[in-house]
Amino acid sequence: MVTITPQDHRSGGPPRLGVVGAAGRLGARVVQECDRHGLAVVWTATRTSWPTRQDGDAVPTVVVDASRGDVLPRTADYCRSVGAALLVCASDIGPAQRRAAADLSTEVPVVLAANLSIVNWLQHQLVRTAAALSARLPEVPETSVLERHTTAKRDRPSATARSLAGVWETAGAGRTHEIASYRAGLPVSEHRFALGFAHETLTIIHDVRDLGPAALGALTAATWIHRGAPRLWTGTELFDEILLPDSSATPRGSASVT
Ligand SMILES: NC(=O)C1=CN([C@@H]2O[C@H](COP(=O)(O)OP(=O)(O)OC[C@H]3O[C@@H](n4cnc5c(N)ncnc54)[C@H](OP(=O)(O)O)[C@@H]3O)[C@@H](O)[C@H]2O)C=CC1
Ligand SMILES: O=C(O)C1=N[C@H](C(=O)O)C[C@H](O)C1
Repeated sequence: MVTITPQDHRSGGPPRLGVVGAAGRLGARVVQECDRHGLAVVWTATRTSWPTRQDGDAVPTVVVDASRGDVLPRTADYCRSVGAALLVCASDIGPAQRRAAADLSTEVPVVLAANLSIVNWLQHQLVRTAAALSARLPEVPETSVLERHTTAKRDRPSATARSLAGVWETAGAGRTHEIASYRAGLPVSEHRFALGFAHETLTIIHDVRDLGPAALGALTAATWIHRGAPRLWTGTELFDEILLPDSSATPRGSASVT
């Protein structure tokens, strides 16, 4: 079993974190989780405060951007100026932001993480497996995604819903028929991936009630990419690397999130 706890798996000292959007729901939770795990947060940025001092231990080795998509180019410039890796949490990432992330990833590791919960990674694996097996079934299922978030969420459909549909399509199982969203109810989110057959439906549901799992996933991803080689990752690819021992030749330590 792989135990997951945020810890450094490379030489060169522990990570020093920067957090953009540190006053927001996810950003504040990431800072709190760092405190709980003894990880240093040496730099934080909010809409009204973006410190530019850059010396010694006050310089982060990895920045977690938990703000919003249109902030990403500024965060990327900051990461470039200090040589920090970047973990992007925001869900409203468009082509311009993707380009900024891709450009930066030629210099440092960059992760575009639609959903940082490890259990959501498991949901992606289940959808991928269902897609791979669907060609062997007597009928091809018609798939759909229903996602719910609180009224505070600005964008729709969620990045996770689009990513689940992407996994189905990339596996060659066809297009997802519809992605539907609604905004109501308790924190945090539900993602229902449904496979509809003629007289039955199989639904793979991920129901999340707290931002703790996402914050913990952020710490795990951040500690993993800290001082890594330049590369652009999706969150799913990074968790594949951490959790599936045979998926690549990269040596790994005990990846950690407890
Ligand atoms: N990948 C994942 O697992 C998860 C991703 N998310 C995504 O993360 C993002 C943030 O979500 P959430 O925390 O709920 O949203 P919030 O609105 O609570 O937090 C965003 C924060 O970023 C701040 N901000 C805005 N502009 C800037 C700027 N230029 N510089 C620094 N900070 C800035 C906002 O300030 P102000 O309020 O003043 O605008 C706010 O404090 C969303 O895109 C959400 O979908 C959320 C949860 C999990
Ligand atoms: O609360 C949010 O906002 C979240 N957004 C992400 C998304 O758009 O997929 C991940 C998670 O659903 C929480």
